[in-house]
Amino acid sequence: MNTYNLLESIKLKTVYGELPPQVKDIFVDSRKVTEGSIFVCTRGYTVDGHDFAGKAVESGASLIIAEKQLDIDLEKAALVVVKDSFKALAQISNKYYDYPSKKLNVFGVTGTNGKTTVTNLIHSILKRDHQKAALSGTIGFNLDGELLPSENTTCDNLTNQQMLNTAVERDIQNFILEVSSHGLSLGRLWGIDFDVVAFTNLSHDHLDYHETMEHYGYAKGLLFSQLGQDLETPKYVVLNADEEWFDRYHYMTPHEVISYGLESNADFKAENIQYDNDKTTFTLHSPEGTFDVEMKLLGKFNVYNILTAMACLYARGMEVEKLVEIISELPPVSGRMEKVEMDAPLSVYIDYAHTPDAIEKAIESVLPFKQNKIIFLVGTGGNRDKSKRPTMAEKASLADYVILTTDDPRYEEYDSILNDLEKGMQHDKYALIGDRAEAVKHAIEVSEPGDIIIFAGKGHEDYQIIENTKYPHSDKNIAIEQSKIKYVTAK
Ligand SMILES: CC(=O)N[C@H]1[C@@H](OP(=O)(O)OP(=O)(O)OC[C@H]2O[C@@H](n3ccc(=O)[nH]c3=O)[C@H](O)[C@@H]2O)O[C@H](CO)[C@@H](O)[C@@H]1O[C@H](C)C(=O)N[C@@H](C)C(=O)N[C@H](CCC(=O)O)C(=O)O
Ligand SMILES: Nc1ncnc2c1ncn2[C@@H]1O[C@H](COP(=O)(O)OP(=O)(O)OP(=O)(O)O)[C@@H](O)[C@H]1O
Repeated sequence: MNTYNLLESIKLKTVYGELPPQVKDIFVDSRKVTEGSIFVCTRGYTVDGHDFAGKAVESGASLIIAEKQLDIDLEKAALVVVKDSFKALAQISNKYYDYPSKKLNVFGVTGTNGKTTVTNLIHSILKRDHQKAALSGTIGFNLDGELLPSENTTCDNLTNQQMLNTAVERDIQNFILEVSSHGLSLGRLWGIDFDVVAFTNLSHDHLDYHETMEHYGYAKGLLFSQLGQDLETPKYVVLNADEEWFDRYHYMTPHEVISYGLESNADFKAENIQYDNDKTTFTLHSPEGTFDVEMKLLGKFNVYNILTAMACLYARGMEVEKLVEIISELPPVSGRMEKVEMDAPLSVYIDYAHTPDAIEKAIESVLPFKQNKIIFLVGTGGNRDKSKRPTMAEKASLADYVILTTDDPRYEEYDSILNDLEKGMQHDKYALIGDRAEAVKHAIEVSEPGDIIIFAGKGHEDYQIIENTKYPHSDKNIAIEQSKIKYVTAK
């Protein structure tokens, strides 16, 4: 691409050396740089990309974009100094790929809990409606069937543009993004032209980063305000009418709001909800009439999630009747109150709850069909938001027996994590077991026929991060093996 065109929109810049007339690619990681490309230096949390400019030039970069003058070989590469390299990156990556989001139906879903579930639901419904769709989020990328891993829920700006561009090239018309508050506040979504954005809920999480709930709520609100002022193309905002932030988000955007809820008046409202151990049914009041809905997803929180997904797809023109028909066939989302099939007289679920609110919702979702004990295992990550730990255990105390453990301990000692959790316990029927595999085995060991066990916090993940290494780990496999020892061999 022509370098002058690419840099045209960045007004305040100082050029050192001679700009190459053309550039072939853009990188933010010096280890990936190829011949004739641009390397953009960005400041990280662990290292500073500016320190790798020299390496990028050695690997063939012909243009370096940075926030300060650097000691590089100007015979080999030009240097462009800008005020803010993250903004420059957003400008050039959008332009380089010719603004791919403008050519797609782009959905964005934010909120503390439910993002993965809602985005996966939208994706699965579109697929069952024979539409091509791509998905990006905690579980990675799904480019209409091709699965690629991702480090983040919302990945960096350049990767987002590359993925959106791949969707355009492959004629995948729909792109659904899980939007994290980190992603919003770090500008990872700058330039993405969303068509439908949705909010699930807001509760305690990530306060190590946002510090207060007020800051956290406003970071989420960026998704709605960044929908823009251009009313020529219709865009829609899907909001939870039962949430405190409803009014504030409503006024952050001039675009039409479609609401959903269980308690407040809403465009999509569920009533008469019946909970079962393998299905949920309810009456749906919608802008297109009243329908009986049956779904394989469990719990009240999944009623909220399904309403969110329905409202998003209704906004893009799908008929409610069709949505209801498709929803009755959908399997649960991987690792979100996913029932584990095992040869034991237990109801076992794998869940991803790792916030106080999600823990409460996960336990509440099995109360309607509880016969015997509820055993709840939960862990939390090391070196991350510590303030939520006691409240996590407080909510877990809703269960009859609680096992407090770790999920990704990283560099933190087991005892440090467990001590923080333990402070919130409301009764004395619990165990503290730092080693997660042992904790899972213990849950099966203490179980009795008729019990419900929820393994929370790891969901779909098949690893544990200890220090900075990922080790294979599966709650599901350990539970199945242990239940064979306890129940099958004992028969
Ligand atoms: C704190 C944080 O957000 N860190 C993100 C950040 O990593 P970092 O700041 O450590 O980056 P770095 O390693 O210091 O590198 C800085 C720059 O130098 C470059 N570099 C580095 C080394 C080298 O040899 N050459 C080189 O060019 C890097 O490519 C980068 O451009 O940039 C990386 C690449 O985009 C992210 O993967 C990484 O997310 C880490 C994994 C993370 O855990 N982030 C969490 C806090 C996060 O963002 N979570 C949210 C929400 C999750 C939720 O809702 O539960 C998410 O969206 O994932
Ligand atoms: N609408 C909801 N309200 C409250 N809790 C929910 C909701 N949806 C899901 N949960 C709970 O939160 C857990 C995580 O769900 P999900 O992965 O969909 O959320 P997420 O927002 O993507 O989380 P993360 O960003 O951490 O991946 C679920 O396993 C469930 O326990």
